[in-house]
Amino acid sequence: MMRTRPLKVALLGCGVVGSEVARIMTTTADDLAARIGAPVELAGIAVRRAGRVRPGVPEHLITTDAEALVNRGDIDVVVEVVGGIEPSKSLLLSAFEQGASVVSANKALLAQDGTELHAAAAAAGVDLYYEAAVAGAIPLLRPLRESLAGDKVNRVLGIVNGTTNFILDKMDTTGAGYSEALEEATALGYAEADPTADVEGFDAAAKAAILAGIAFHTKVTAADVYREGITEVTAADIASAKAMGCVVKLLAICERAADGESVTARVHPAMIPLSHPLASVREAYNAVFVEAEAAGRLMFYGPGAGGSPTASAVLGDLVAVCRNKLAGATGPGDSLYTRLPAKPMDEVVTRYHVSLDVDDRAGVLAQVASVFAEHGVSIDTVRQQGRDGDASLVVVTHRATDAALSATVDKLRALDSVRDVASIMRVEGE
Ligand SMILES: NC(=O)c1ccc[n+]([C@@H]2O[C@H](COP(=O)([O-])OP(=O)(O)OC[C@H]3O[C@@H](n4cnc5c(N)ncnc54)[C@H](O)[C@@H]3O)[C@@H](O)[C@H]2O)c1
Ligand SMILES: N[C@@H](CCO)C(=O)O
Ligand code: NA
Repeated sequence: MMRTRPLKVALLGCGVVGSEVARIMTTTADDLAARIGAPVELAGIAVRRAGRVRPGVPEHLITTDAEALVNRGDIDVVVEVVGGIEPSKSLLLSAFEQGASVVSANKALLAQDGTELHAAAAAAGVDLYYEAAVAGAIPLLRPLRESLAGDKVNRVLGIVNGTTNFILDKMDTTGAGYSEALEEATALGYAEADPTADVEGFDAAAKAAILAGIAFHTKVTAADVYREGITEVTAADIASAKAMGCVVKLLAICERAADGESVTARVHPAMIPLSHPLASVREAYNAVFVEAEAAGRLMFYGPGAGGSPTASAVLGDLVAVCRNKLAGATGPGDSLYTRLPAKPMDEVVTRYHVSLDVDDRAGVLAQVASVFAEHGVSIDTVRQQGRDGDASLVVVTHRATDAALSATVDKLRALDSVRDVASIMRVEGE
């Protein structure tokens, strides 16, 4: 039977995502009510600046006082699509104190203070859902937390930032420049308010922390995630990847150590073979592989950014927390029972593509090869191209630890015959 008293929703933020949430809530109100078992009413929309034209957004609901909206006493659910740490964190804590459940798209906040926020939600007996925070529209956190709750996840690997995938894809396929591609991604609503979060890998690192925490049932924060962005990726790297039958992607990789005693989470550009399914992930699409002991390899794919895809995930969470409210229940919260520590990057083992500018003379190749050998880093292939007076040397290694590779590169830099270490990139997915 349908409850007639509506569930009241406070929407915090009405930008790229918030305006789409408001639009879908308004245009699909009857369907949402039928699915939930009660009408949902948009009770207020908090923004930073009033007076802007927001097509399709009811003007009378707009306020610049988010705190007053959250604390007005009759809010059942707070939807936070503001972003950033403050005032979002304080607003969420106020929502819990008021007995409201929260739906958020804020990966930066969840990756930094997720444990504290989950504890506050649990103490208040309400929900904290954030499917939109990782991989936009793709159902990923709920499958990990609920569908795979009976399995053991060992690895999560994927493309989780739409903006950087869009930029790398444009650079690779159309030869577009970096700035031009970034401008286009921003205009399409994919980039964060400050796109540094995207291009320097902070956004993907926050998502990796959230994924690792849920996948391995342990606390992982953004500070535990090794992070490199795409700002140092050059056209030469992309060309070198092509020559090897590879493509450059920004990857998030979360792994349980072979001994099961620790986890690692890292975000960095990597070369992956064209035959790998992630190589064909184009534009702002995201794709994530989850490797679980019983299930095997699962792949989640879809739009990872943009107003309407992200709003889809927010609305899905809104329906879920409303249903829980009506049932007088809460969904699954944080699960941190394994308490596995996050291991530093030094111990991660992978393959490397090292590009060097060297003197073009007898003995240099042998000298370079011996530095790799000294550090126990085995070479897979070497490609050399002579130029006027110097040569470009591209070395691809077998699997080695990050520590061994770093020591190798330090020693190479000190050689007179090595003029420059032009780039170092990991090779994944083989
Ligand atoms: N855009 C995407 O593709 C996407 C995808 C997934 C998740 N997200 C996340 O969703 C959130 C919102 O992203 P967006 O792209 O819509 O950002 P946006 O910058 O377009 O919108 C932010 C909104 O928050 C409002 N705001 C800012 N400070 C405020 C304050 N103090 N009080 C009230 N309102 C305030 C702004 O007025 C604006 O309406 C972020 O956490 C982002 O990481 C975005
Ligand atoms: N800026 C983010 C939004 C989606 O979380 C991205 O480009 O993936
Ligand atoms: Na998602």
